[in-house]
Amino acid sequence: MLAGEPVLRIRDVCKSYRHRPVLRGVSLDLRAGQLVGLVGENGAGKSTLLRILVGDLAADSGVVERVGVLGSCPQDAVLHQAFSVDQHLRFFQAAYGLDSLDRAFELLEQLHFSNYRRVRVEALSGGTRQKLNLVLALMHDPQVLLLDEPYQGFDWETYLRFWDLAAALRDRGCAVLVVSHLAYDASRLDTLYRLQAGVLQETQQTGSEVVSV
Ligand SMILES: Nc1ncnc2c1ncn2[C@@H]1O[C@H](COP(=O)(O)OP(=O)(O)OP(=O)(O)O)[C@@H](O)[C@H]1O
Repeated sequence: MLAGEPVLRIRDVCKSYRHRPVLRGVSLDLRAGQLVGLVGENGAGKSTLLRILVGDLAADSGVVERVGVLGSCPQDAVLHQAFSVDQHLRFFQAAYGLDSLDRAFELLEQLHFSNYRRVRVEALSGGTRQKLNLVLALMHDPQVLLLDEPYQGFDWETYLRFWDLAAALRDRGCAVLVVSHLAYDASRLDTLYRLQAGVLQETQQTGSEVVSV
């Protein structure tokens, strides 16, 4: 995938729940090698938009075009309590059809939780579960990555490692969309959008500000 090539194109996406409009014409281009943030208040429609982008929910109207392999990290971890970290990796290896788990192990190292490989999910802390959730979304080297509140539960060091990882993914040519209702360290992003009243607006960035919603 060439840097700058559009990998996700969203045009005029609308969605209502029981006649109550949540998305009123959302348009966005996401390009290879771009790290984009999307903020919005609780209930603004961020998860609704992500579910439409992943293909989990149908839009009422509009167009979503995607090129390349998708990776998605949903807000609620899709983990089984009784399975260990290693068992999750092997399950997803089979689901993704991967020859090896080399990339997954590299990601475990980057997020500093290789020593939890044999631990069952039920014994992991919330932040460590979120790390596993993230590795499962990344281990097949997606070209488009959609992350819903990816750093919830992370301590400060892990939060910083997350952004290092996001920057490294961008440098590999991945298009990364990070969605949150929390403040962003906007200077880490190429572009920051705000979802408000059902439409996306680009937020002006001024250096290293932290943007809150
Ligand atoms: N299945 C559903 N049926 C009816 N209303 C829904 C449904 N799912 C979401 N909503 C409503 O749509 C609006 C947008 O919800 P959504 O979860 O997309 O917001 P969000 O921006 O992700 O919020 P949060 O930051 O709290 O996660 C909310 O008012 C929510 O109550």
